[in-house]
Amino acid sequence: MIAEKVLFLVLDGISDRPCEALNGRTPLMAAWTPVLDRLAAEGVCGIMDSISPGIRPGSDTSHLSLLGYPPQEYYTGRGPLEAEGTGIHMTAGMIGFRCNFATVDAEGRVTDRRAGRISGTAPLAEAIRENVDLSALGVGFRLESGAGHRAALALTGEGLGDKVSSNDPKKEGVQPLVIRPCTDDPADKKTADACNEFIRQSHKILYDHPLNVRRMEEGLPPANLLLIRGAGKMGAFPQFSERYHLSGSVISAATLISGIGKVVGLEHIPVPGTTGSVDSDLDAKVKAALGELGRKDFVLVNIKGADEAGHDGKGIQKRDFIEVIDTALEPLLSLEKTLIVICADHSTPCSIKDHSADPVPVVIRGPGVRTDRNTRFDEVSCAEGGLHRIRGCDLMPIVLDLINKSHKYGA
Ligand SMILES: O=C(O)[C@@H](CO)OP(=O)(O)O
Ligand SMILES: [Mg+2]
Repeated sequence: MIAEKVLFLVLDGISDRPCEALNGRTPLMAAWTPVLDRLAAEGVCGIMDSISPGIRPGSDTSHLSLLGYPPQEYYTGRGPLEAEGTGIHMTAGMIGFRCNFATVDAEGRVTDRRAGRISGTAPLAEAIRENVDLSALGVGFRLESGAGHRAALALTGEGLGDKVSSNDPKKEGVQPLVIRPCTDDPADKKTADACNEFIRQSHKILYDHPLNVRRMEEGLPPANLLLIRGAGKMGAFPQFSERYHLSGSVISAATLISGIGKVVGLEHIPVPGTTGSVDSDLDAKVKAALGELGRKDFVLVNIKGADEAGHDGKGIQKRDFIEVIDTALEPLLSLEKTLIVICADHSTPCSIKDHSADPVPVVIRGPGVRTDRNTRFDEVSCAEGGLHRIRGCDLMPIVLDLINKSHKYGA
């Protein structure tokens, strides 16, 4: 039997390093994961460098690589991808940015890059849209909230450049940076000026916003500043259907991933109750994925919560969420004609609270797959598997071969 469909499940940042809180095991090793382990036992396993050994991937570059769009060729910045995911359609000349709703203290120092992992920021984005005015600079803008503390900004107007820095200091306890043009091109200066003005005006609006006043009364960090990064124009992406002759959908609460899916031509399927966090309704997500497999050839699903736990340095929370994921994946065991690919996009070790270049585990299970002797889905066990060590860009060719859609190289 040959698989007809592909379920491509990315467990965002699930891979880790040994955690002190878990007696030197990784969260995946420490978690009780009978479903993932059974899939590993029934499939072929390996470890994978999303981009290449030693390169620390962002979720943007890693997902592009996994989908067979080498970031070295296709990546034009995180901003435009994140913007598409929030529903901002990036047309020529627009400059996209990823934003964080963040907290600064009375001295202007960043005290939380994620404003206490705030959610429900739509009213804040709306207040900014209504009150910020960049017309004196000849610039318009669009701003949309994403999952959690995330949002996307797009600047519109004539003569805007995308070679600008970020105000995100990437750490706490210091002042946000001033956004600067990275070249002498007046277009980049225009963008940098518009960004700094946008940040200044939006800070005032956020500072007094009732939602933030209420948060402070409740002892929660207010979302009183926007950190913006990842400037870029939209690149050109060959469509998935042309590249692979597969129809596809993307299911992800994280707007970066739905944005990447959209730009390569996957249909975004929103699922109520999914949050991109550890409180997401994973049963609903799995149900939606199974529904999409009835309509489409390829379904990309991203589950984000383990990455957040890694960024927060919470090993025990990460282990516990992995067990929640495992339970939710139970319906996958009865899929027969579907090739199931499960991997991470990168490691997010709790010990460094950021992405690392450590390779991630990968399993491919489905009809026709030659299995190996590995029976556990974790970073160390999968290294013993039959796929050995592959790169993210190897994954789609392997998938296409297994579903009999790859072309012979040679005559
Ligand atoms: O969006 C996220 O989850 C992370 C990493 O991609 O970004 P940040 O560190 O700004 O929260
Ligand atoms: Mg990621």
